[in-house]
Amino acid sequence: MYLSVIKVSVPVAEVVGVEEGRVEILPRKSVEDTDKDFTVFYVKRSSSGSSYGLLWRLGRIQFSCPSRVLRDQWTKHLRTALKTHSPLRPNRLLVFINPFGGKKKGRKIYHSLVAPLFELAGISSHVIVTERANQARDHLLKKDLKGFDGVVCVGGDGMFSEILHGLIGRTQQEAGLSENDPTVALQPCPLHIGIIPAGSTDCVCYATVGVIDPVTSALHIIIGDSQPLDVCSVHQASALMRYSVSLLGYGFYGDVLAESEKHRWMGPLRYDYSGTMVYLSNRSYAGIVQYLPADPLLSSPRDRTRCLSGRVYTHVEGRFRCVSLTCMSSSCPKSPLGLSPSAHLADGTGDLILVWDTHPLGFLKFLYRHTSTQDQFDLPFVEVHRVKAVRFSLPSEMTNEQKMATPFLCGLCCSKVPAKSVWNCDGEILSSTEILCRIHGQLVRLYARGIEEGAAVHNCGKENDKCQMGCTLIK
Ligand SMILES: CCCCCCCCCCCCC/C=C/[C@@H](O)[C@H](COP(=O)(O)O)NC(=O)CCCCCCCCCCCCCCC
Ligand SMILES: Nc1ncnc2c1ncn2[C@@H]1O[C@H](COP(=O)(O)OP(=O)(O)O)[C@@H](O)[C@H]1O
Ligand SMILES: [Ca+2]
Repeated sequence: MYLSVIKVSVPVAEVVGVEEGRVEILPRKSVEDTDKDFTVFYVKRSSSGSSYGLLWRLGRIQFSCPSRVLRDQWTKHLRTALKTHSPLRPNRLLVFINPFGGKKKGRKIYHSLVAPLFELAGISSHVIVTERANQARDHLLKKDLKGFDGVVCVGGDGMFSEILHGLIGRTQQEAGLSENDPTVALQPCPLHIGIIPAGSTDCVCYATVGVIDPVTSALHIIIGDSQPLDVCSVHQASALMRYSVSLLGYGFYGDVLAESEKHRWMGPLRYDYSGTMVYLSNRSYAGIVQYLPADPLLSSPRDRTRCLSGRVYTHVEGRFRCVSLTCMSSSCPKSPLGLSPSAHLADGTGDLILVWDTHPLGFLKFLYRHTSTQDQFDLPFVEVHRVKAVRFSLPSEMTNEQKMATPFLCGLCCSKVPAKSVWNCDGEILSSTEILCRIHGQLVRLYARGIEEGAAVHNCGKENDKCQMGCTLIK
């Protein structure tokens, strides 16, 4: 169903709201209440310039009817059409704002750019500005969530991760499932998650919307877009450690995170500074990686190791610059195509990237290729595998003392190289090195729609054909 006005054609699914009178909301709400007019607000697209997704803005069209009765019929029918066409449009949202994320602008971003749009769309929201880390997670685990259609996260990937843990945990509690058991099929979360980007990396937002823009994200929430997302559960022995959606990285990315924690005051720049320091410290680490390929045809009947589901793990061992696992492309402004450009958001698999030890210039080439469209996997020391599960362990010849020791980093000044690194799990350091990871297909749903086709080429091979699994598009 389309609403056609001279040259503008708007799908009803993209109408934001309908108001009586001649209404403006930006810069301030003003209503000229003439009784034959009404105003329709809708999603207007514009090119985002540097990013590869499309920016969404609030469009506005005013209509004049011959009579008030006709005007009232129009507004009534349009409002009904919005509900029937988009059943996932939220009525009530629970909003968490991290006031300290990114450049510390979360509160301002929400109140000046997002709240007026929610109000216009008739969405009521309960807003909580967090006072401590993990408050949002604990709230979602314990408090009454009745009446909410979705949860909005105003912050970065760390804040998103809190919400993810709260919602997944709550859903499993209510379903009577154990999150600790890596063989359990977890229950998908009933509430949608919306992300208003206000963090440092904002990778989950970038990879699912295509731009880092609070207004675009707010409009995706309002019209009830729905994008499922794979989630990786990370276990140690038989206990759940954390969930991950973007980057689970050992070696380089673990060291960068550990180093960056000391420089939080730098804000988002801390990652560039720490990245440079860690790159210059030129480290590699010994490890054993076992993985379960996503395609069962790739496994061999003569392999020795058996996985949780009876299928076979592939075993590799050696020294690595980094070992990374990502459930999606993990594109972000630093790396517009991401860690694994053709990974799918919701296909139930992850991409395992193994970067073997190499000379410093080779590793720099690998890193640098993340910033362009050059293939970072087309290097002799890099392997990538599409997987369902991964196990990481330390070689048995490492002494127990080496295995237990906490790795420490001090940039360039220290000559003592630690024997092991740490795992970076979506921006959190894991307390254990030996882990088992499993990908759960479509465990959560976001208010997003993947990257939209613009003048775009599909990077999983097809041109101008939207992939049902939500992969990314490149120009
Ligand atoms: C030479 C240029 C190299 C650019 C390499 C870019 C690789 C970027 C891959 C980024 C993947 C991001 C995955 C997302 C992770 C986030 O969950 C997570 C948490 O985010 P939050 O703080 O917003 O909550 N973010 C992170 O863990 C940050 C990882 C960032 C790594 C960036 C490293 C920059 C490296 C610069 C190296 C420069 C070497 C120069 C040598 C002369
Ligand atoms: N009120 C708060 N005080 C301190 N930390 C918080 C608060 N609210 C959330 N956090 C934590 O801050 C961390 C970083 O938040 P995030 O919004 O991802 O910003 P950034 O992208 O800059 O790291 C998250 O791990 C989250 O748990
Ligand atoms: Ca995936």
